Amino acid sequence: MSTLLEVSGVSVTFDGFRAINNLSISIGAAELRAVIGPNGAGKTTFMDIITGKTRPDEGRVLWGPRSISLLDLSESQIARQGIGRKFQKPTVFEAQSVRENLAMALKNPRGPFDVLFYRKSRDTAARIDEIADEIGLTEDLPRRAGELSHGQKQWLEIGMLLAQDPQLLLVDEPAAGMTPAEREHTTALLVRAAQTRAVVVVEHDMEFVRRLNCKVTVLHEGAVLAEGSLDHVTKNQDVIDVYLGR
Ligand SMILES: Nc1ncnc2c1ncn2[C@@H]1O[C@H](COP(=O)(O)OP(=O)(O)OP(=O)(O)O)[C@@H](O)[C@H]1O
Repeated sequence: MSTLLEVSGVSVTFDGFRAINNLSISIGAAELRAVIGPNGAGKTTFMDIITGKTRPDEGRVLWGPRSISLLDLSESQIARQGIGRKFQKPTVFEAQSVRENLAMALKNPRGPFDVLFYRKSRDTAARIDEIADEIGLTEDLPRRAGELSHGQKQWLEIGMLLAQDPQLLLVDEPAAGMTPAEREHTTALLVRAAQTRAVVVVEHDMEFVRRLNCKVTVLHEGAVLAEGSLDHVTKNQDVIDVYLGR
């Protein structure tokens, strides 16, 4: 699998505290990866480094086939490279319909090439239908986003990110606050999305991670403690000790 993102030897210090400590993680071009770890392990900071919100003191963050350094780019330039981020709390336009939300996301081209090849409105309508189908909200297209359930709002927001056609989607705790049925739908959605792009999911819920059935990276004290299948990492004695607080 070709590498899309290469984080190597990255460290971040906040007021003398080393939140990220010589961290190296590599993500493939069409890969689903779960990142787990106890509170304060550095999961959010890891995502902040990729999106340019936090700048590391050392290390490299290389992106794409030409190994562009993301550390030289601004947050908006990084977003335009095709990196989308879904925060925990859904932020959809509640007063607008699901269709309007998706249309707005499609109208917001992320790069110069999107402007050059700007799609006609007929194509936009077809694309909205495609995304609605992908996120399971076809029936809900005319509804106001504010009327959706918590889970549906999360899917809509994922759909709005997919509308930007990201190559890497970072998703923070997608299962939080969802019903079991909503979790199942979310699993399917993320697995499908990762067939054509990289998806990195930060998640606390082990059952959810198990269903994602993907490679897992365990972070602890800002570094990788273990990596592999969920079964592999949960058998690792260091991981057991960290989770049991020994
Ligand atoms: N801006 C900041 N200033 C000072 N310390 C920070 C800052 N951001 C994060 N930290 C510290 O860095 C460490 C890593 O934090 P981070 O939020 O990345 O962990 P996390 O794995 O996402 O935790 P959680 O699961 O609780 O969200 C923590 O000890 C946190 O207190």
